[in-house]
Amino acid sequence: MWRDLRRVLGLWRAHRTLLLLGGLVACLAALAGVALLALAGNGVALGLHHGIAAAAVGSLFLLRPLILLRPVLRWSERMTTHAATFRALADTRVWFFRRLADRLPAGLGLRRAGDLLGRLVSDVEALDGLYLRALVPIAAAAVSVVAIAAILGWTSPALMAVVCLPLALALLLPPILAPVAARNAARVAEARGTLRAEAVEPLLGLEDVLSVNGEAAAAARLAEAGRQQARAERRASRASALGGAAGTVLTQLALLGALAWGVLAWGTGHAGDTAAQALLAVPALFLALAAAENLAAVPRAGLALAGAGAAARRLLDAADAPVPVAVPASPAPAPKGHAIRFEDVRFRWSPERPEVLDGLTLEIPEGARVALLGPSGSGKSTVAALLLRLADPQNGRITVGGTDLAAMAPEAVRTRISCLTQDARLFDDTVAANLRLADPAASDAALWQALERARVADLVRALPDGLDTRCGEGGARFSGGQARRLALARALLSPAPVLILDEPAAGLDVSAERAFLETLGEATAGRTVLLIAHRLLGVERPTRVLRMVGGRALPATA
Ligand SMILES: Nc1ncnc2c1ncn2[C@@H]1O[C@H](COP(=O)(O)OP(=O)(O)OP(=O)(O)O)[C@@H](O)[C@H]1O
Repeated sequence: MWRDLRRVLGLWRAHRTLLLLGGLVACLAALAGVALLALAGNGVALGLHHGIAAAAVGSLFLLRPLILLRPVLRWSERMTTHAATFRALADTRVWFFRRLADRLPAGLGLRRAGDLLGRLVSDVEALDGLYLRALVPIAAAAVSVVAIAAILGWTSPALMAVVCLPLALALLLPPILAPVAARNAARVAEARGTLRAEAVEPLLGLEDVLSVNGEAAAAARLAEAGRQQARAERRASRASALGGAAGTVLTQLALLGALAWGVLAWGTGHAGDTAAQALLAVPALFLALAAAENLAAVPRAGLALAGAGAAARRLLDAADAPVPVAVPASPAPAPKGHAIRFEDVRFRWSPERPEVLDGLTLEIPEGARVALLGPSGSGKSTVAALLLRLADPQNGRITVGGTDLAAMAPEAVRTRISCLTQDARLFDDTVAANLRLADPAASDAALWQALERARVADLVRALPDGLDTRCGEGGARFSGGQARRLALARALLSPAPVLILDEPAAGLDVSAERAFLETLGEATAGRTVLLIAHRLLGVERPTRVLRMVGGRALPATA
């Protein structure tokens, strides 16, 4: 847990000044509280001993500026610590997103979308506990205990020991509670992830769930996940309540210690000395009250530490997954041409999965339109995935313009090779924003040109907000054929000279499929095209037709 939390703090290095400033202001606010109650206690003791005038001249006079300063410090603490946390968490979210993007290019694999969403949102948020609810309150409490010890030690070391010993024990609660709390927090985080996955997945595939009357089963799984989460939360709050109670007992022991010390001093002191000694207990009582306020958050800090530790583990667990493709330390210079060659490529998705490509050799000259056919599962999309460098072959090599893809950065590969699939997704954003994914700097004129080439410009022109019309979740505003054309327009905006079309018209009715393929033929003229399909309709005009058989690409006539 500690190592994970140290790594998280390392991620926040860029904000260390603000984070330290927040901690410093919190400590000053805690010290102001101690000073306020020390002066108040001293004033009361002076008043009791020498009369109200002495109290007013002595301590009570100094109280006024402190009374004004304290809320200002508390306000500044809030503002600084929260600003620091929000910035640190925003960075963590982007860092985690990038790590996922590097590790999941070939899809989620065995991970669940809802669970990853949970890690990206809830677990990152839980990290705020590390700073806001653990480090800052512990630092403020520790500083105030040291100040109280210094004040009391100056007047009476015995009184200091009686008051500060329970306070020091209260400060040890976070590391004592953290290991138990860490186990509880890990269970809670796991249960929340499962609950989120059980809620998100049926909603993402709601049509399929409803079409087989699966909502009752999905709801039952959701309810069970909810029960598991409640159980984990109950266990964690029991531990939290115990920690809180232990903290309260210890701060009250400090209070009782000061009181007992005063009573004993009164009972056992000698003549004139007695009252002065006993009155020392008054500021000590006030200081114990100040400590109670500053230490109130400390038991919960142990739980916050544990919660942040569990969240950090879940984040790092996903973020440290091995990268599927190695990025070369010094990438090869950009290739001049873009002819593609597969040379005796062997590939399986993981060691335990069967081989998909078994010595594939394939050439796609510049400007060619190669159709790659084959039954389901024969490895056609795997060829596309390797070309996009979503995965690397175990044997053999793939070159573009004579340069091995393995020597190129994945982003450099994707500026040369782009892909349009049957699953090409429109995001719930404007038409323009969806298109600009392929070229963020594209002008409106370039967008319209791409839309014209994809034969969907008239449709967009007729929309109430034109390019600014929102597409809806998954492009729900458009029919399948329209969405496919918008996705084609996006692919056309990419400057990549090589375009992979992976069953781009699958799922459309026969006439829409034919019309779309005709559009594709015209729109992709001048580019090198690899068309992946189960069959040809006769409108594709390929220069070469190959068929995947046993992990190899053979001429279609063979
Ligand atoms: N991202 C992936 N992770 C793990 N295995 C995968 C992945 N993509 C494909 N596979 C596996 O590789 C094998 C070949 O699948 P692939 O999608 O390449 O075939 P295909 O010919 O394109 O099939 P279809 O025509 O049905 O799309 C299958 O066993 C599939 O389960």
